[in-house]
Amino acid sequence: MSSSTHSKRHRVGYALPPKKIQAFIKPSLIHHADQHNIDLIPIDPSKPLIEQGPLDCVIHKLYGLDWKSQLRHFSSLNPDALIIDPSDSIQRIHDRVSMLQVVSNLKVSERKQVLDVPRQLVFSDSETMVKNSDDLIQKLGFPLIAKPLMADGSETSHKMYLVFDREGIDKLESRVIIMQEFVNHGGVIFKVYVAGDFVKCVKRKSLPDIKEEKLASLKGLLPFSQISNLEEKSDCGGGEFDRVEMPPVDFVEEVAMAMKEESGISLLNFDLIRDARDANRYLIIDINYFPGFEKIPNYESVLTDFLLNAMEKNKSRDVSMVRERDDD
Ligand SMILES: O=P(O)(O)O[C@@H]1[C@@H](OP(=O)(O)O)[C@H](OP(=O)(O)O)[C@H](O)[C@H](OP(=O)(O)O)[C@H]1OP(=O)(O)O
Ligand SMILES: Nc1ncnc2c1ncn2[C@@H]1O[C@H](COP(=O)(O)OP(=O)(O)O)[C@@H](O)[C@H]1O
Ligand SMILES: [Mg+2]
Ligand SMILES: [Mg+2]
Repeated sequence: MSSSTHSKRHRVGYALPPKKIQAFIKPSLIHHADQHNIDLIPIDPSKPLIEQGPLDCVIHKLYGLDWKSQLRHFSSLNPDALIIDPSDSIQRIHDRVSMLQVVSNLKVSERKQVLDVPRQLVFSDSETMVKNSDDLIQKLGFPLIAKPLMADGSETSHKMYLVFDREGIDKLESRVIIMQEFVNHGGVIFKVYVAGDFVKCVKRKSLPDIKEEKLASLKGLLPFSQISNLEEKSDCGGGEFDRVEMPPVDFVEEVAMAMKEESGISLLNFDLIRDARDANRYLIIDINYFPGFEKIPNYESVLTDFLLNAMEKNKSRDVSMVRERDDD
């Protein structure tokens, strides 16, 4: 990185919900960023963004048409400012159908590990789902996971159900319209955090496997929410969780870079599971925009380096665009 990048102060505005500011904009982050010539500046979303500059970069996790048009207006007046990340790209991973299409489009080299997505069906409403339940059961079987379409951070976007039988389908509330096959994966998910070129994979508790013998005794529905954020249980003292092998680093890194490329998003994490029946088969079940990076050790320097690199790249892109125009 050129020394000029470090000598100039960078103004990075952040537009985040209060809860996220509390968790993410910690004094330690403000301090570390400051030491590396970054001023982190709060953006007030109730005031026009164009009046809150000048800004070299905006990081954001706010949604809605008003915020989108604020960003568009700001960008048109400040074409050199970097917006992390583009609203249209975020929108694509907010819908659990287009989210998995991103995964299906990933280009990963031929290798021992195979990347897949769970089979899923989407219905316009619960009435249509019930009407088509024979087809649904025939295609996906039980157990099923019922998810809401939107993964946009709204209150209900994490509220899901395990569905064990036809009665369960009949009882579902109408907001959950995605039906996904439940893939046994040993009760562990791998969360892969990506911030630009930084990749970190961690283990988290997940839903336990549901063996066929057990399924017969399970009836109806079981609601659940944000399983991987629950306190780690003692796992019967056996340390089984700790012994679960991590996926190969080169595989994870390749998938992460492909994900960044395909989604057009530089701040994300995704949930990876390993098929309990095939140790080389991995499935991505979820992609999250700008997740809780503060859970990563040393996140202050990870995010500061990310911002410096992103602004440096953005600056050289501007220079090469000027050169292209000059050449015309
Ligand atoms: O708050 P946290 O640390 O639990 O982070 C949430 C993420 O947890 P993770 O980092 O993956 O463990 C969480 O990931 P999951 O969907 O739980 O896999 C979401 O990204 C959540 O954002 P939103 O509610 O969907 O807008 C994230 O919430 P926000 O931090 O954006 O409020
Ligand atoms: N197809 C699946 N098979 C098995 N478990 C799943 C599947 N989809 C989700 N899960 C479990 O449910 C949890 C929540 O689902 P996820 O799609 O990640 O939603 P959220 O956006 O609320 O994190 C996952 O962390 C995992 O434990
Ligand atoms: Mg998840
Ligand atoms: Mg999610």
